[in-house]
Amino acid sequence: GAIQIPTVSFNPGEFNTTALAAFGEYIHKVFPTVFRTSFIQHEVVGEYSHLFTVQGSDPSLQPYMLLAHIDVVPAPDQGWEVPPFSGLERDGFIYGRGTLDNKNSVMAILQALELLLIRNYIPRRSFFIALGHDEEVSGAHGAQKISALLQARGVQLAFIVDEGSFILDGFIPSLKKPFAMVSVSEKGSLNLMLEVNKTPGHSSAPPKETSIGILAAAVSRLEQTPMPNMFGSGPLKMTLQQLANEFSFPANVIFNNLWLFWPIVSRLMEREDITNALVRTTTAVTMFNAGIKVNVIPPVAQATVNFRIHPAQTVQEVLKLAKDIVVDDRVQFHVLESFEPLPVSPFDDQALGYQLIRQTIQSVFPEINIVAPGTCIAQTDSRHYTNLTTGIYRFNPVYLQPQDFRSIHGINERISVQAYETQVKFIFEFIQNADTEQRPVSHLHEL
Ligand SMILES: CC/C=C\C/C=C\C/C=C\C/C=C\C/C=C\C/C=C\CCC(=O)N[C@@H](Cc1ccccc1)C(=O)O
Ligand SMILES: [Zn+2]
Ligand SMILES: [Zn+2]
Repeated sequence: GAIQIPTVSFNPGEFNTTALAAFGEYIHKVFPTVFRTSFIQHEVVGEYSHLFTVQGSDPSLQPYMLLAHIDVVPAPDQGWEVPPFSGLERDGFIYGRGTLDNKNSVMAILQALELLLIRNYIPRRSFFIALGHDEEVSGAHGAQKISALLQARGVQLAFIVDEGSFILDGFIPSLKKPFAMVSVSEKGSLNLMLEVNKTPGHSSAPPKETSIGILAAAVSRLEQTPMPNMFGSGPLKMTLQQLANEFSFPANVIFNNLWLFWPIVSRLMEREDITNALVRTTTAVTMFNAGIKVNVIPPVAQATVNFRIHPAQTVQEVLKLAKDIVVDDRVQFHVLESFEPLPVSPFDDQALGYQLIRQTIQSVFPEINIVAPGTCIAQTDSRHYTNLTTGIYRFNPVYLQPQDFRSIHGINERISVQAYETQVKFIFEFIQNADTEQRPVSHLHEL
């Protein structure tokens, strides 16, 4: 039902408002207990986002927050085996836009809460559920407003759990088993518009270089000159050390001795697009506009470059690096939008949010014996909540293979019915685990 409502975000401020309103009505209809429970307050923020405040019975416990978003990216029918807004089930899979990003989380959170309430469960620790409606176009109207509202109320959170990572299966060829990656940081971004202006004229007597040629050369230099490899800074080294014994020979020896082999490993990481995204600021030329007519020398050429900034770099550093690569003063640089990478959230034995996620993974996925900290290569709504907590964890309790990763924002996005049920189970247990006395937990791989 949730997949059938096309809550598409097109551009900042440009949403399917009819669908967003219908989605609000839909969750009222399918989760009646959540909406009529006296200790749960429901508020609509920024017209279409939802904030639930679940008042726990023990006010001495610091609250936490579960995040998800109800909007999705557009999905033209072309290439889909099943229409993207049909929500049809085929061979045990629910197909459709949002099944992995991120209506699975929206529905699993509410469904787990509904089930707990039906069983008369009363949480001890208060928690919030924030469902943004414009995550796919920056979160300015949803997450940012909820964050400001909670800050004005003086709320400070123990931690936040959002989308942004999975149980990864098959992303590293020599890794024998899947592992759970909990992202404790998130890359930043810089959207840079490069512009070249030239005097227009008749194409029969062209200048040696047109605005298009100059800009194309600049963009090509950016593509051909990757930003520096930052392997060794950030949580990646820790991720690989935790995974070391899971690799087959000789990779296990290499990953167990990063002090010696780091130059090889840092090069290895560059080979695949996804692992390359973990070791450096990436450069993606995403838009190129120029030319007005076949026989007119183009007056202006513009290109937009989307950099995803490694947690060990800043927006200013990347801007300077980009200018140093282009080295052409005919090219103007305009910063359209930027966001610094997020700090690394604690993931030690005392980090409540991280330990609760780890504990719940061990219980719901007993076959997973590695839970490792990682970096989210995309951006999430959680970036708007750094004012409320230092503990931000991005984890979807769902198995993800490389072809599933490509389906996110792509075609044939799907989730198995069993995976969705397991996600509900995970949140059902997580909420209860957050209410129990926390003792330091032993690490499974050390047992
Ligand atoms: C050692 C580790 C080895 C292997 C693992 C490597 C990588 C991880 C593999 C898979 C990726 C796992 C997680 C997911 C990444 C993305 C999906 C989750 C969230 C996507 C959120 C998103 O798309 N956000 C937008 C937000 C945005 C919208 C508009 C303007 C700016 C930002 C985005 O980032 O574009
Ligand atoms: Zn998402
Ligand atoms: Zn998305």
